[in-house]
Order: sequence, then C-alpha cells, then structure tokens
Amino acid sequence: MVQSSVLGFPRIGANRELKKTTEAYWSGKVNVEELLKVGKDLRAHNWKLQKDAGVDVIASNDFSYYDQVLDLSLLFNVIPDRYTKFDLAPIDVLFAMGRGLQRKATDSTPAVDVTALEMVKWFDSNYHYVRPTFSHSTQFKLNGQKPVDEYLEAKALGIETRPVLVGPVSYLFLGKSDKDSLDLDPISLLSKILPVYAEILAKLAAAGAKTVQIDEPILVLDLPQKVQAAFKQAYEFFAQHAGLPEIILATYFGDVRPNLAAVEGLPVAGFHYDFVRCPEQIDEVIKALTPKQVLSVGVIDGRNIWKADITKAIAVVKKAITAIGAERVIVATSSSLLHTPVDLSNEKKLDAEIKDWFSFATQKLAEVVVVAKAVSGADVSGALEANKKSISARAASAITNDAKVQERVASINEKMATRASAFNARLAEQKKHFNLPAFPTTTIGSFPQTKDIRINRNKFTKGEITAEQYEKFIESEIESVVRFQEEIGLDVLVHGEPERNDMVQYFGEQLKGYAFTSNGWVQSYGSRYVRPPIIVGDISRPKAMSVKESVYAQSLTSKPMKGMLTGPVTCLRWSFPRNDVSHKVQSLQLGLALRDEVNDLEKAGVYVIQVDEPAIREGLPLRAGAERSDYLQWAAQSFRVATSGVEDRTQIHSHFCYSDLDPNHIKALDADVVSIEFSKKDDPNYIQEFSEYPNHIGLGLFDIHSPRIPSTDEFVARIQEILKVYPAEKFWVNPDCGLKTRGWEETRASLTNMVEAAKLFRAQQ
Ligand code: MET
Ligand SMILES: [Zn+2]
Repeated sequence: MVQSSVLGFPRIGANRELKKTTEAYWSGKVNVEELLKVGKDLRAHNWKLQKDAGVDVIASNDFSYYDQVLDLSLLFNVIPDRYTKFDLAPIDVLFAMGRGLQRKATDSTPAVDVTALEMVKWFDSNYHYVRPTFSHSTQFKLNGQKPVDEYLEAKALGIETRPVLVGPVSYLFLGKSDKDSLDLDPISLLSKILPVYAEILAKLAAAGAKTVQIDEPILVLDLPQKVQAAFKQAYEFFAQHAGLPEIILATYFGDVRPNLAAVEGLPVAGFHYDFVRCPEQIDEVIKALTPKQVLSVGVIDGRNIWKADITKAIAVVKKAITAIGAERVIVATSSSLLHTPVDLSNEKKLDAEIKDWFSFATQKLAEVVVVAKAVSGADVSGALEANKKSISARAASAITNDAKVQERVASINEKMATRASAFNARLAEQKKHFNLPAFPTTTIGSFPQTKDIRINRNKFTKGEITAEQYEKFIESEIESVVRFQEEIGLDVLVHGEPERNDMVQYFGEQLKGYAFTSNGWVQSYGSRYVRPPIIVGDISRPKAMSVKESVYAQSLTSKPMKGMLTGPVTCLRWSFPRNDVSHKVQSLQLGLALRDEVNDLEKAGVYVIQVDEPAIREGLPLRAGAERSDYLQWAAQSFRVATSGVEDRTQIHSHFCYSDLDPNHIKALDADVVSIEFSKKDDPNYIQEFSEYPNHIGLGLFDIHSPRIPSTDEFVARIQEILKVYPAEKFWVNPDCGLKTRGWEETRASLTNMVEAAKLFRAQQ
C-alpha cells in the first residue's frame, strides 16, 4: 500500500475554540489549565479525525498556541533578555514574544512592559510567523520538549505520528539579529544550533518516533551560496549522530529546482515536494534521489479550497511510482493544511452547486487517502466518478463562465490602462481644482469601528432594524466623521468607512463571481483569523458599490472628499483565488469592475479617489525572474485599468502597508498620490530609496496599531527627518494606515497633533 500523509492540520478548531480560549486566557477569564486543556482536546480531535479518515502519516507538533516558529524559539531558548526578566511562565513568555505584554505591578509581581517581536508573512501566504531574533548573547539550549510531549500524547491515544519541526537552515535564515547585535548573521549560528536540534531529535527517537518531518521551506527562495551550503553541513551533522529518527526533508510553495544541488545527495530518508505549485519539477527531483530515498508527492493543495482533480493527482503520483517504485512513494498534501478552513460541512448557507466544488482541510484528508488507495490498486471508482462529475460541472457552470467579462478582458489595451496625460500635466489641473496647501493632510480611510457600529451592523444583518434605519445610522456616522475632520483642519477628507465589515469582503459581496463562507476561518497570526471570500467565477460589477456613501459625504462639505476602494490585486490576494484561470486574468477582471466604480464616482462628483493596494507586496513571487516581472507588470496594469478612465483633474491616490515596500514596484501604478506605512522605518537607507519616487507621497507618520499618541513635537521631528531626503513639494501628511482598530480618544489626539505639525511646516513655506 502506498502511504498517505498530511503535513499538518489547522489547529484553530472547527469553531475557533483556540481563539476563544486564548483570548479568554489573555483577559484573565480562564486559567492556564483550561487553556492547556483546550489545546490538548484540539490535538486529540485532529489526530483522531485524520486517523479515522485513513491517513497513514499524521503530523504531530503541528499544533501551536501562537505560532510554530515562535514555539521553536522558546524550545531552543532564543529568547531576548527583555522577556526573561519578569519570571513569567513559559507560555506567558511565548505570548509576550508574540504580542507584547503590558501589565501593572501587583503586590507580588513587577510591572511588565515589553513590545512584541517582529512578525512577518510566511512566504507568500497570509499566515504570519514571529521572527526568531538572535543576539551575541543567545545561548541555544533545550528549554522544554514540546515536540516529544505531543508525540507521546498522540501515542497514548494509540496514534503513531510523525513530528514536524522547521529545519535549522530555514529557522536561522528566517530570523534576524536583534538591535544590540546588528553585525550578527543568523546563519553563522548554524554550528551552535545543530547540537540542540540533534538533542531534541534524539529525544524523539527515544520516545519512539521513527521518522520526523523537517521543513525547509526556504528551499523555494533565491538563496545566497552560504545558505545553500548550510544544508550539507546540517544534514550531514544529523547523519553522523547515531540514534536519530529518519528525516523527511520537506519544502513547499514553489519550485525546488534552482536549489536542488543544495539538497541532492543529502543523507536523509527522503524528500517532500509541492507538485500542486510546481508539477513540472517532477522529473528532475526524481533524478536527484539516491537509490533508497523516498519521495513524498504533494498533490492535494494545502493553500486553496478547491476540490482536487483526483484523476490528475493520480497521474502525477503514478509518474513517481513508475520511476522509483511504489514502496518509495508517499501521497501527501502539498503543504500543511494550516492555510485552509477546517470543515466544509460547517457551511450551511453556501449554494449547493458551488459547495460541491470545495474541499476544506477535513475533506482534503479523504482526498489524500483516495489518491493513495487508487495508486495502490484499490477500487475507488465510486469516489473517482463523483470527483470527475464535480470537476466537469464546475468547468461548465454558468457561474464560472461569463462570456461578456471574458470579451471585455480580451479587449483591454494600452490606452485603457494609461491616464490621458502625464503626471505633471495632471498635477497642474489638480492644483487648479483643489488648491490644496503645502503639506496637505489626509487619512487613509477608515475611522474607529466603534461598538455602536458593530451592534447596528449586526442588528441589520439579523433583520432587527430596517435597511432604512441602518442607512440613517451610517449617514449619521459619516456626518460626525466629516465634522470631526473639518474641526481639526484636515485637508482631504474621508467618509470613514463605517459601512464596511472588511475592505475586501465589502466589495466581494457586491460583485458577481464571489462566494462567502460563514465559518471558513484561517489563522492569520496568533489569535487573529481571517475568513477570505472565494472567487468562484468571472467577476463583474452589477451596480455601484460605494457611490452612495461617498456622494453623501461630499454633500456635507466643501473640502475634497476622497472615495475609497480596495484595489484589484488586494481583492485577489485576500480572497481564495480560482485555480482554473490565471491570477492575471482574475486581477484584470477585478480591475475592470473597479474601473466602472471609479468612473461612476467621478461622474457623481467625487474627484479624489483612493484605490488601496496593501497586498501588492505580498503577492510578489518568491523568486526573482520572469514570474516576478510578469506579476509586477499585470499588477500595475490591473491598477491602471481601474484608475485610468478619469479626467486629468481627478486625483488618484493609492495606499500600501504591511510590508517593506520597494518604491520601484509601485512607480508603474502612476497614482497621483501614494501613502505608505512608514512610522516604524528608521533605516536612513530605506527612507532614501523613496527620494526618487516621481509622484506625490505621504510617508505614514504614526503607527495605527498602537494607542500611543505622538506629540506635535514628535511629528515635527519625524517630518524634518524625512524632509532631509524628500522634497517639500511632494510631501503629504498622513498616518500609516486606516484607523478602524483604534479608539476615538487617541484618534482625535493623534490627528490633531499631526495637523498641528503640518501647519507649522506650512507656515515656513
Ligand atoms: C490595510 S489598508 C486599509 C485601508 C483602508 N482604506 C482603511 O483605511 O482601513
Ligand atoms: Zn493600510
């Protein structure tokens, strides 16, 4: 029998049990025992689910109370001193590193005030890991034995598991040096960390683990020579240690071939690769195996929600079997299932036709097993027939195919994606029209989403208030936000986005071609989960989506009102995309739908329009090369399709956050004004990179993730610093991002100080 294997299962629980308990623990409502019990129950439930589904190789140590990379930092004692001096319990150290900790002193405990470690996107997913942070004083040593405990916990339930750990080379490479040790290159710590890895591996072996899965996902990145060489050092080190478990070295989310030389011939039991992302790599990776090594063939998508095409998956696995024999092949998910929602059967409201196309983590278990059975010669004809039927129904469905949309995409030309005049000519028109002062002030769009807003939205969703009542409520919110902005003297106003639950979902719900889940949560970081909408078919906009609110807001003031839209790339990136049509085509369809909206806003008298693209950076393909340059091309093209149908005097803004943006990546968008998250950037070289940005720019002046209120002096100092490299003529004054997660008190104070500072500079002009 060919074995089936799952690289990891979502830990959040079918009903977000982990979030609820973790947050209750943070707020002191449940004690640590209860938290640990919920964790234990979730693990047991997930292992049993997999075992009952017939999965042969089940992962353990895929569970985490916060993040699996952070767990390793705790395990290996990679804990900056600032977290160790308060005598916290290990789990509280974990949470303090993950999310910071502020606690008043009590009779028996000191006051605590530490910020969180840096959090970064996990490759090109929307999951964030906590960055390992090393310093010269880091002393690697085993601090607990979580992987062993969880292995034994499963064993006690009668379930044999394969523990999973992020591997040493990826762990170091994904980390960074701490402020006090900037000269330290994490990869240089390899020889120090290897013995500690060996120690935990030895303990796993002693507990009975025959095989471990070691993830080295960085193998799909462009790697410096030194890092490539580190694989040999690491895995030969393990091979020289007697008594360690066998190692399956796993990588995913891309093509391993450019780094194949770095792993070819390593003394490991086998490899796992992702053939959903990159089926083309199969021949070469097979050739690179030594005679006994096994190949774990990732054919069930761990990153998306579509039912697998079982026939295709079988064909890929058979190719491997023909080349190396069934006993050396494992059928697997492409990556951990962490990135997919837990269970489709929890969806009660999905249209039955569409629901039949989906497969969430629980359903994917059955898919892996069916493929393994099929290639082992078992009769799976029933399952296979059913699968073929859904695959062809989806392909032929009127929901997926809209000839009009397809024609419109085919008719996109350069003219449609280019503003009528170049920036300087547009700027001249805009100056005449808006007559803005120097250092114009604005915000990024949302204002505090108060409890009152959430209560009213809920009442409306539940039918407890009428559409009319809800509309009145939204209008009164808009009005008070407009009055506030006038009062403190902002120059370009916004309506505050009170009507939006989420910046993608709000538009997705109004677009044709989208579907929504009620419980399809996926972990984004810590206890924050998202529920991405799903692009199921060709996208179009049946009617205006945001015009009413913007027009109402503009009617209240003589100052320019900024219309607010979410850009095509961000809509695509923060949804589950289709897998039957390219990302480029989906993005262009979204671009066209937004073009209609932008044009309608202009027609209705809204002459400043911001199209947000916070996700543009995270969509960047992991490796340099053709795929990346294509992406940058179509991402910019989609944005320009959306925004180029307007007159010169209409001012197009865009906004970017959540990442270290390269200004070169956004020049081609040709937005008149861009705002960028910037307040935490203090590297002068990075600031310098923006000095050549051709159009106008607002480098975010305060952190909207924190309730802290910067003083006017602080704003002045920051503006002065940026002015060293950035000319006053192009300078906009704004926060880092929208204010929806903030309270009114700090919003009022921070914005007042920001406007004050802008006025001081204006007076000097
Ligand atoms: C994550 S970017 C958010 C932009 C949006 N306009 C807002 O202000 O909330
Ligand atoms: Zn933002």
